[in-house]
Amino acid sequence: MKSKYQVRYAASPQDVKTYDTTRLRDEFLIQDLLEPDAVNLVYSHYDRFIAGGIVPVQSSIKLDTIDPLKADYFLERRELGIINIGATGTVTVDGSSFVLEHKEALYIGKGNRDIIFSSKSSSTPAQFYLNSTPAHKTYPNKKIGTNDVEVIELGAPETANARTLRKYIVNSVVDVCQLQMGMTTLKSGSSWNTMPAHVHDRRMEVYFYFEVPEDQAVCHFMGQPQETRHIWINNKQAVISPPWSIHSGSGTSSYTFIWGMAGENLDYGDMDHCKINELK
Ligand SMILES: O=C(O)C(=O)C[C@H](O)C(=O)CO
Ligand SMILES: [Zn+2]
Repeated sequence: MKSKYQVRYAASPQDVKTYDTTRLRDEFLIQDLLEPDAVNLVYSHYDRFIAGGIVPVQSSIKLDTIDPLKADYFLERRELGIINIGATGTVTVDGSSFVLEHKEALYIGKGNRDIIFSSKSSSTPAQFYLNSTPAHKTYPNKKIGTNDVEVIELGAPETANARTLRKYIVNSVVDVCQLQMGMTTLKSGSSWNTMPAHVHDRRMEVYFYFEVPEDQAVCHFMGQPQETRHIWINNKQAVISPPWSIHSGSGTSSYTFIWGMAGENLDYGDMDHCKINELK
């Protein structure tokens, strides 16, 4: 199946200061990733990170290369992380099948050629969210079940930021070149993710928001800590965070998001925290 893709270029923070709402959304917001029987990809020039979605309904779907890669196959020089946010599905990697239940993940190393996605049931399809980054080495493919993840409890109800962070694809769980992925769920009554906010100039990041109830939304904050902007985000939409930008959001209800990162290091804790009362 032919993938639909968009290319997003990198921007200087000096330029982004001048963007109006439409330009900000055009550059950083990713809409319509999960579409039945389609492959949708966004190729960002920040660390050449790809975010994508695949929802196989009528038939299985093969992940083909796209022109910006100038590669014979998608993972010729890349690694791939997948988290299934739908019902049971299977990812077949060069003939080996991995069944992914809801919120299970798969890491696929560089060099695998045939990546095929399918759903167990077309009435309740799998919904595969993907992140891919350039890779210099082949590491083994590995499924990450919900018991394999590292879990951290963060925040508190009094500061409206109580949440559970699950690390799926980090180097203490799976060998990777540069990709990191995880999932954070807000506790009922809390609204703020990633507060206190942080930046990590060594890595870019993409947040994919889901489990946002109908008629609710998340107000996502980006920009340099002293020059922030906001983007309103609906269910199953993603947002690109440049390395110089905070990435923090407040929902009108609780919600979940998948974070994915790439760049200079694999050190999850390498963050420069911002003082809440100094944000502007
Ligand atoms: O809620 C949070 O805090 C997060 O999920 C933070 C992300 O994991 C992140 O931004 C990692 O750099
Ligand atoms: Zn971050």
